[in-house]
Amino acid sequence: MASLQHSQAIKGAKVLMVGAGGIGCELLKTLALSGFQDIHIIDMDTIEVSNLNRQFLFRQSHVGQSKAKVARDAVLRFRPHISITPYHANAKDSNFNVDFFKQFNVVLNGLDNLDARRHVNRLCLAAEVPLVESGTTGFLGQVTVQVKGKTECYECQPKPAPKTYPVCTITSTPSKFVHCIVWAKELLFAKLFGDKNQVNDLNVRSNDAFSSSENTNDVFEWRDDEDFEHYGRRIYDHVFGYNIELALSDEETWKKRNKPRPIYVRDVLPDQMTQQNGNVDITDDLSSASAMASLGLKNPQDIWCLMENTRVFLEALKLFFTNRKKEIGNLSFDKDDQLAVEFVTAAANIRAASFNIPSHSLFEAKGIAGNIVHAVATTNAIVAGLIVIEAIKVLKKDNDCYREKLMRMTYCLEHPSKKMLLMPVEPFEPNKSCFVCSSQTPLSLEINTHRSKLRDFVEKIVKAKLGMNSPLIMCGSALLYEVGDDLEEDMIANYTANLEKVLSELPSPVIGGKMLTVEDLQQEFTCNIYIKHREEFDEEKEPDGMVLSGWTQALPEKKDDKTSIGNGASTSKSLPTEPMDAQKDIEVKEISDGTASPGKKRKLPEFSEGCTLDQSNEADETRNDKKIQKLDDDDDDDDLVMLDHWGKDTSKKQRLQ
Ligand SMILES: Nc1ncnc2c1ncn2[C@@H]1O[C@H](COP(=O)(O)OP(=O)(O)OP(=O)(O)O)[C@@H](O)[C@H]1O
Ligand SMILES: [Zn+2]
Repeated sequence: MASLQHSQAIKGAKVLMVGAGGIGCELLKTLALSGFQDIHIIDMDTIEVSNLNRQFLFRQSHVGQSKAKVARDAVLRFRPHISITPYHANAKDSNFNVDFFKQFNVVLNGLDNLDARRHVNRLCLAAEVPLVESGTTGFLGQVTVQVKGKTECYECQPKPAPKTYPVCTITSTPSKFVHCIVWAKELLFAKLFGDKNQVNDLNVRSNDAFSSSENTNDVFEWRDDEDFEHYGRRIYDHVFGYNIELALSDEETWKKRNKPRPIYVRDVLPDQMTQQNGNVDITDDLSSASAMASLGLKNPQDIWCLMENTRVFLEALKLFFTNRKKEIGNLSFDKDDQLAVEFVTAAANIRAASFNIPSHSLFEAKGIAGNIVHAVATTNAIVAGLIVIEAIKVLKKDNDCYREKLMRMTYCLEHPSKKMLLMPVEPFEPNKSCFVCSSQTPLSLEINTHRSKLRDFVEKIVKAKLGMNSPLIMCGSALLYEVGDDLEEDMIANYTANLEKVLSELPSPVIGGKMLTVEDLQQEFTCNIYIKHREEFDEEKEPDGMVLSGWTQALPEKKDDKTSIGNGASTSKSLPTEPMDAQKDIEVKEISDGTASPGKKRKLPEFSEGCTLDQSNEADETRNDKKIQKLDDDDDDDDLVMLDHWGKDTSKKQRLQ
């Protein structure tokens, strides 16, 4: 029963929840039932059909409405007198700044991606508000408390890099369906609908191939006034026909492999059908947003034949160009974008047919492309309960939970292990070399200062690696780049010009030996980067053409994968192995992360006393691995599963091979 102290802490607390998805809905209910009275929720999403059977607060009639608002309304029905404030917005929006965060006593994350988690972590550090971080993936879950200066922050420990694949496997020799999916979404989709300036391995191929066949710069360019049917067929024939023929000419490659077969539209669709593919007159919303709807294909679990895949491919491409033209050039694959999923499914299946790989349904392809492992409601409910327990501990002011070491990081296991379904351990102390919470730590960057542009540095390092949204970059006292709503036009022009300059030719040259200061004003986060000029980089191992050191992302998990194309970003902490010795210390190992801190030990909590503790770490590790692999799909030797409850597309387990 709650003590007076408990209920005072709960009643007086102002709580911010970020994310109203699987964990968030459970959390809101548990907070309300535990007596919390002032809850704010940020979620940027609207409810989709796919949320309905997993998020118990949502009903069919809510589809299309804000998750945060619907969750609020549902909970107010049984707790009408409490205050719940919903924000249908991205937590990264500039109005959610440090001052906004400062008004809360505790922040609770129910997020599903690394970017947002890093952002909230930084705001909580800057605002000095405790953060309870969480994640679930299938039956597995984890809850951690993060308090500035007392415990590690979200970025103190390395996160495993996303699973990636050798470029040549993706571009030339796919052997599994996931290779075709990665090709379809990371290369073809990105090439057709994404940023044209991005380096893309299809570039090389298309240009090489095309320069020998036609004299145009880029086969992927839509030519003015070209009919979209014609454009679609041209792309199809190029990537599934011509490029495969070109690949076949390299006989060495196919000596020990099955040869792929080139596929041209004319071999699959009779002419007349190509002309009449889809609804000629697109009027209703559904058929303009979905190639399947337009073609009358209803069941996402059906496996389409080659002709159907071809029709979906052409129709989806046409729909993008007719209905979503404005987005073209800025799109990146999103598992919740129906048309994108249809396009990627069809493209992956056609490529699979070429390489004699079995086809998959849209439902399966979406799961693979989006790294989806369906959430288990019970795990979310358990994790939500644990979040509330930790929140109450940090809120109890008189009872110094830091001094008394009451905080716990708790793992929720799939099978009771040593009679424990939940494994609580003491949180780590802050990592003194964390570049986020220990601001003194400078980073260093090896880069070719004569070749790399400021744009490369901003995209690949500042945004992708350092997770900054609104960066400001300085070299000494010279301002090189800045983002903001209130910039004068000439400043914008100046910064835009700087982006296209190589580092050594900037107004204040960035050369070896210089120190750059990079700051995100919203996150109130600054770091210094020491520049080292380096002439050459290994294209396979260092595809960015620059190497940042001193930060905490782990290496890709497999040594022999000389890889650089991934199936979506994701990172994770993963489950620990089990208690290690009778001293009640356990070692937490990262299953998929070679750079975890193996020496660190965490104390088991008091209530585990009496458990028989296993001496053998190895046996348990094997068991954990087995358990995880059991969840994996079909195949084979080089499969590797990564737990992804901290990364993008989370509340999911990665199903990567
Ligand atoms: N930057 C962000 N700002 C606000 N909300 C975010 C942000 N990033 C993610 N979210 C929200 O976090 C929630 C995560 O919930 P969850 O992992 O259950 O995903 P979901 O999309 O609800 O479920 P599923 O993918 O399983 O259908 C989502 O509702 C998502 O909209
Ligand atoms: Zn840290």
